[in-house]
Amino acid sequence: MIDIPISLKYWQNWQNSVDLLSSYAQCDVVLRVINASEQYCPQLSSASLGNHQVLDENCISDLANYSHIIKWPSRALFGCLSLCIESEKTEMNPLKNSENRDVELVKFESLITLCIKNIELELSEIYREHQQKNKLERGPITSLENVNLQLFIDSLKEHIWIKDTSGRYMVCNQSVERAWGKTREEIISKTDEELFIADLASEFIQADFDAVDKGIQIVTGECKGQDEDVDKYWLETSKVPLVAEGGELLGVIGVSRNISQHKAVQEELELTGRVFENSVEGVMITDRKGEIIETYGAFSEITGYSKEEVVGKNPRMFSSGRHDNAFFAELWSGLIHKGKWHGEIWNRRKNGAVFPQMLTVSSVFGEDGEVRYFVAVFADITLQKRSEAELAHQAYHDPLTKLPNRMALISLIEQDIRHAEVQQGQLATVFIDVDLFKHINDSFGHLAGDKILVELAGRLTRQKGSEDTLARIGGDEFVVLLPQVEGNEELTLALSKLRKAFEQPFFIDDKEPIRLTASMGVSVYPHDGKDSYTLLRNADSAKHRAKQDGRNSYAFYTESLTKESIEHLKLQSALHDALDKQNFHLVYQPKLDFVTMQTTGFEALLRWCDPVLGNVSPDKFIPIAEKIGLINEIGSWVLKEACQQGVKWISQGKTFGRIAVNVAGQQLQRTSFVDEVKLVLEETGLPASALELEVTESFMMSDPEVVIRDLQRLGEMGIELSIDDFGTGYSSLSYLKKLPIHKLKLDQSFVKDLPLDLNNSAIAKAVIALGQALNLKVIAEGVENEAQAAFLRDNGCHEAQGYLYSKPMLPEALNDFLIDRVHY
Ligand SMILES: Nc1nc2c(ncn2[C@@H]2O[C@@H]3COP(=O)(O)O[C@H]4[C@@H](O)[C@H](n5cnc6c(=O)[nH]c(N)nc65)O[C@@H]4COP(=O)(O)O[C@H]3[C@H]2O)c(=O)[nH]1
Repeated sequence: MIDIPISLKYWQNWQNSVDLLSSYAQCDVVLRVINASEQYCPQLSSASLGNHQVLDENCISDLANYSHIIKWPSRALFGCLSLCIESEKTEMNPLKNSENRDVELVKFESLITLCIKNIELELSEIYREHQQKNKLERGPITSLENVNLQLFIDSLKEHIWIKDTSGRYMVCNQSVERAWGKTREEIISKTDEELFIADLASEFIQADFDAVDKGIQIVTGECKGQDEDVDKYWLETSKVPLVAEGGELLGVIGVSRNISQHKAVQEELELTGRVFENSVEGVMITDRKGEIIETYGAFSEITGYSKEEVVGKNPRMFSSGRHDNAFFAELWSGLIHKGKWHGEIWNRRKNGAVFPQMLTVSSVFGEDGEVRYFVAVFADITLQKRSEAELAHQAYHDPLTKLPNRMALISLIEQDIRHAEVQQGQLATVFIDVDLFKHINDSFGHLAGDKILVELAGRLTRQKGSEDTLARIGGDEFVVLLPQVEGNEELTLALSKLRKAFEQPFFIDDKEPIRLTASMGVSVYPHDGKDSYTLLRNADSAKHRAKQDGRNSYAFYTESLTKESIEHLKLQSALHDALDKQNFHLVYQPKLDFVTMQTTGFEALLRWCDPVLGNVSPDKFIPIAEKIGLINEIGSWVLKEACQQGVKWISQGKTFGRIAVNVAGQQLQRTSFVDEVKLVLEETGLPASALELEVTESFMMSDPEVVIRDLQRLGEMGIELSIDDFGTGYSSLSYLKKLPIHKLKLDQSFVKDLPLDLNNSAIAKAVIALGQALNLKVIAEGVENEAQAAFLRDNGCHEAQGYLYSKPMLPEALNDFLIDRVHY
């Protein structure tokens, strides 16, 4: 746009001319202006000036097709007058309707020409005024005597030339001569057609016209340099009309400069852009504040967000929440100190899915050394992670049974050893080897062998404890790792469960059932080894011993343990038979009132007399019965038996207070327990007022809320409830108050050595005081001598039970403690 302001005065003049034309021809006339300074442009006040239009620069080529073109004195286009003869006013349009239409048209044409001439004259005036003003403002032009135009342009690297209005070269500098490979004489006075091939020449000439039309400097385009001695380079040519002081065109000036470097950078940028765009990785660029400004490549594919959705936002929007502050602190520290961070990060897609990325963030620094941008390039590594996990699984698992393999087992043992070391606990490894498994493979083939191993793996998995690990470490060799073992008993129990895996026969297709047995070897940390290797080796050697002992058995690495364990096992299996074989019976121990020395009741105590093992103490077999799940069955038998005894005494006309039955924690845990007691009372006919249940303190406190609910129901039935072994657990006083109990049973360990043992005396006194405070009776168990009895009685204990009065006895031997009933 020619930057010469046109004052309002001129616009108004032109408007008048346009209006005149319009009313003469009765048609629309519009002055379209393309090339003038926007200062005072009618567009700004179009309401008052009316029919002017300022067109977009792009219309310049269209404008050239108009016949009524208006030009600046330099021949640059100013605009045109456009007429619309076909407009609404057609009826009155003399150009259309007049009989002398041709004459009218000629007249009108000359009017237009006049108008255009007038405008062009005024444009020359405007141009001159402007130049004058410019000259005044710029002051006198300096002229250097020794520096002429040729010298000046020869000193420049750019190619510089001037063509006159007929397109002949008037001036050129040395760079042009060098570049074109011609002397000045060969160039001056020549046209482009004479110097260049036709296509190139017409391109150059057209560009000259463009510069003239626009009246300003234009960039014509880029072309390859022609120097023969220089490698390929790029030139950018600018052209500007050379205008005399008066405004008339003198020619065109051309300047070409080498833009190879700029071009190379541009190409590089384009290439980078294309690489980014086609990248399978996502690219995200943020400014220094972390605001996203650009995305490329697979960004949208990976994140699910379009570029528009993220620009202007902070990358925090992708946060998965899986990383803590320390993670991001490290990322930023890497970016600030090293300019780069590379690593794995979990981010969130638009659909909410969290996924792993391999991310590289780089800082881009400006010339001032300050960070200007951050470029993040990331790849979705979900698939890679998955295959890594699969590989890791394969490396640590047996492909046939999918169980952990030797490598996994060793690392688990090491891990559990560290834990056991801290906890000062024990762990065990059980080596299981299928007896004569080779025969299966030899007789039925390896496929059948594999099938059995898979079946066995499933069975062993079902038999092992939930915290235990089963691994397959060789052909027919399995190992069970028990991470927490409290004692030999527990271990024996675990072994007998594992052996159950072999109880049922195995089937291969529909063939004959196959019976299998296994030899097992056990080693225990820390006793039999302090590392995984030693533990496994010793479990293996124990297994060999079991095999030598005739297979289908097990052995501990420490031989004494084997013996002990075998005894446990025998005890367990005998206990299973005891109920069926009627090897249990009850004995009763009287409880006496300390003041009256009258019998207040009997405690029923279970006795087990095994034909082989002899008498086994309840202290030994009750815990085992609890562990192997027999206690409920045994407890029900005791309850029924004791109630029947009570009914028998009643029917014999005896009074005995209440029969107290011990209830194990496991029994009370069953939801059906209260109903079961009710049923036994109904079936036997014992009144609830003749029954007492003793529950241990530790169980009462295990789940007080549930216990309270059940005990309440029992209490409501009329059954008395007492807390056994009181003082050995950790009773919460607040719960104790809420429990519907009637009696505290002071544990015999506190009665022992009374009154000499000061600690026990203090505890006994405290329990008695507590009972009194809570309105509960207190009974002391294990009273063996008069001194104990005197102490307890003197301190307010209500009842006593112990060898001093009677050992637990068969019912027939208790006549002395039964009172003949008058009325029950
Ligand atoms: N040293 C000494 N001991 C005395 C004295 N007076 C009584 N004893 C013993 O003290 C134990 C009291 O029973 P407990 O504390 O309920 O302790 C019982 C109870 O917890 C459990 N138990 C016995 N029978 C059953 C039963 O039928 N069911 C349940 N769940 N547990 C039972 O076995 C434990 C041991 O029972 P027992 O061997 O019969 O041992 C009985 C009894 O014989 C004495 O003056 N000196």
